[in-house]
Amino acid sequence: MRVALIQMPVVPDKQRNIQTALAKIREAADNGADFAVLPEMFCCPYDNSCFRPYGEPEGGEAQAALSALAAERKLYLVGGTVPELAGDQVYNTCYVYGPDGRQLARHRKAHLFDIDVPGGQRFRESDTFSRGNAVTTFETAFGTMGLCVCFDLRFEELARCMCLRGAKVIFVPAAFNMTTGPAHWEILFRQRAVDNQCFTVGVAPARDEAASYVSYGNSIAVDPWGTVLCRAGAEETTLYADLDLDRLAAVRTQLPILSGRRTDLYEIGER
Ligand SMILES: O=C(O)CCC(=O)C(=O)O
Repeated sequence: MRVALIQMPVVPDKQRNIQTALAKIREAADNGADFAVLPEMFCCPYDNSCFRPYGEPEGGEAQAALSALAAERKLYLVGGTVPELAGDQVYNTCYVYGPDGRQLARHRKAHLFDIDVPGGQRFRESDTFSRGNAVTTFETAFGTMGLCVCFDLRFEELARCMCLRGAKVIFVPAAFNMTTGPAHWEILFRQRAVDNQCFTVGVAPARDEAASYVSYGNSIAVDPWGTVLCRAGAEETTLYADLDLDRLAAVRTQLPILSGRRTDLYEIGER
């Protein structure tokens, strides 16, 4: 299963971003990708002042363009995220399309990114966004896949829920920053992969030092053993990861973690 990780630049012009994404997805299809993955907020600057004006309702122009291209090039498309306008609410939403262009999944970011690191990154997504309320998995010809958005990956229970539903790969459109990226990005992708003995794939925008929020970049794919299969730097690039899905069963047999859980001893939930 070949996955294209499209680490694209995001500029203030929404149309230009959509055209960039389409061109890079076409190139990925030409290079044999079964899945193409875009970054979080691929057509909108990551800034609270932009989310509503760049937003669109379900089926909006960015989504229509992605769905049509998935059908034209017959690949799975994990369409980064867009600000989704739904009544008065705005969500940070990822749509996934199948090779016939049909929408296979919609994940509204469930954990909002509200952080304040003194001397480092501050951001309050909850100033604009509402939270999604679902664990998201979807079915493909390659099996069940999992989906979450950026900060969601920090919550191990969410990844565990996806994998207990059978997710082989967790796709994560994301945009870490220059405070938490160097500290936690790779660890989190490796940690979730090792915990759940699954693949993890994270795709971020290319770094723009002039942006109000500076993306760490470093798009990454990790296998169920925790090995980094590929990792970008800050630059605009498309990486290709060839995922050998048989590795899941092999690693799970060699190291019986999921099957060895003592669910009789622990219970997840508030006391
Ligand atoms: O978890 C982090 O450190 C970064 C998260 C983030 O940038 C986001 O959720 O958009």
